[in-house]
Amino acid sequence: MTNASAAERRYQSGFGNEYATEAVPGALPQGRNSPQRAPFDLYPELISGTAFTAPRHENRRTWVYRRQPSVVAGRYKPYTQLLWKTGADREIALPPEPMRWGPIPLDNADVDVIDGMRTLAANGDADAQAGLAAHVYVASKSMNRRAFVNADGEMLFVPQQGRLEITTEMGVLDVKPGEIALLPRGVVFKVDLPEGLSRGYVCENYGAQFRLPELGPIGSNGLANARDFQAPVAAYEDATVAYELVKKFGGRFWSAPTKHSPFNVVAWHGNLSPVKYDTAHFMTIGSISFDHPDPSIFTVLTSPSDTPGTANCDFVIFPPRWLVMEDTFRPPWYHRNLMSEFMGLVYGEYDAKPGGFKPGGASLHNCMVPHGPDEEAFEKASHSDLKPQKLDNTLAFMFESRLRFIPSGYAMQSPVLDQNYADCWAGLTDNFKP
Ligand SMILES: O=C(O)Cc1cc(O)ccc1O
Ligand SMILES: [Fe+2]
Repeated sequence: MTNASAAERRYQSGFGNEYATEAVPGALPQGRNSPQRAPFDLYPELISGTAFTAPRHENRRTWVYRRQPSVVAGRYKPYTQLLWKTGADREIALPPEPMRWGPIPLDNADVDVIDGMRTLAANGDADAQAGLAAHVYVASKSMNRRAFVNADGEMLFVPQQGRLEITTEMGVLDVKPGEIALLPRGVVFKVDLPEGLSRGYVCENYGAQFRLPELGPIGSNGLANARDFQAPVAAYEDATVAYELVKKFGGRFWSAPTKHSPFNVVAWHGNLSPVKYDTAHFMTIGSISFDHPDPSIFTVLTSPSDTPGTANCDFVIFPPRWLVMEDTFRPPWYHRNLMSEFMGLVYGEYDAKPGGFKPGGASLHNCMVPHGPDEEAFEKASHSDLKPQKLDNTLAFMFESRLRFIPSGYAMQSPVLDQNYADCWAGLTDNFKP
């Protein structure tokens, strides 16, 4: 049931709606969630992504109707994944400086996405349900008969190279670079790689679930529109296929054998679902007069903290767009912020660092660490003719957090850590001419 090609794949439209889907007509109970005997003798199972008593507008749960309940599995044994870290590592002495990494090398990729995940930076604490980790995966193998479930957070995939075929309990998502996929905490999935060697970024969010940002004076349309998110339709496999189920739970990894496929959901309804989104559908807003606006106008999804307006994580993109501002230094200004910024580049060039920031690389500008355009960007933007200019063929993004990101040991020791990053600003001389 899951072997449709990417072009044939069907989806349901919307973000956080009450989706309803059945792979076999009549499999969804009507008028109640848990009848004495469900249609076709399926097992009803509830997956709640928020506390039962979360406010209605935040409450997320889904009913799945499956061939066997999830509790039917083998015993878990410890599993080794040494490069996937959880929460802030207090042992790392983090210099209060800008940091940058070249493209994460595509070697040691003879693994699947789970074994190929490596943490670049993390903050907060999964048990405190606060913070996030920024990972990069480098992999060339499909997971095939391995499935994964993360109890520590939801996972936002930002593929940079190679398509992903993500099979989940709720159905299948095909995701290509330029698109993103958001997989809820606790929902079982596997990632197959139809194009082989692949690389991408992942935000593992331990905090409140990502949602669409408020639009304020922008109004009722714009930025990421809810209808452009796509949830899967129900799809189930042959029940007799054995799987290895790998689980991340409190920062540790575990593995259990299962005699049946975890992808055995014949029908489901509810508002907790994996979704994908094509960033080409982002309705980008910018200044049509003067000045460089705050990048919050590029927020696709936000995970709020308990301080209003001060996110646990904002997922922000820098998509292709027009620059038309008059008498304005058009790239980002020089700045230092309360919020900490982890950036990645899916393709093209980023206007503040035209040569220096490479697709598949990363940068980190933590709380109150000064940064801004490099010398090349400053020179160009200070002297260029300010005709309307299209920034095309570019997609950078930012995981922005109220909590400081601590790079992992892997990232601190990586040969692609740029030891000379600060040199890109060294030529910004004193030009004061009173
Ligand atoms: O530092 C960066 O490149 C990200 C960023 C972009 C922008 O347009 C304004 C502020 C900001 O932090
Ligand atoms: Fe910044």
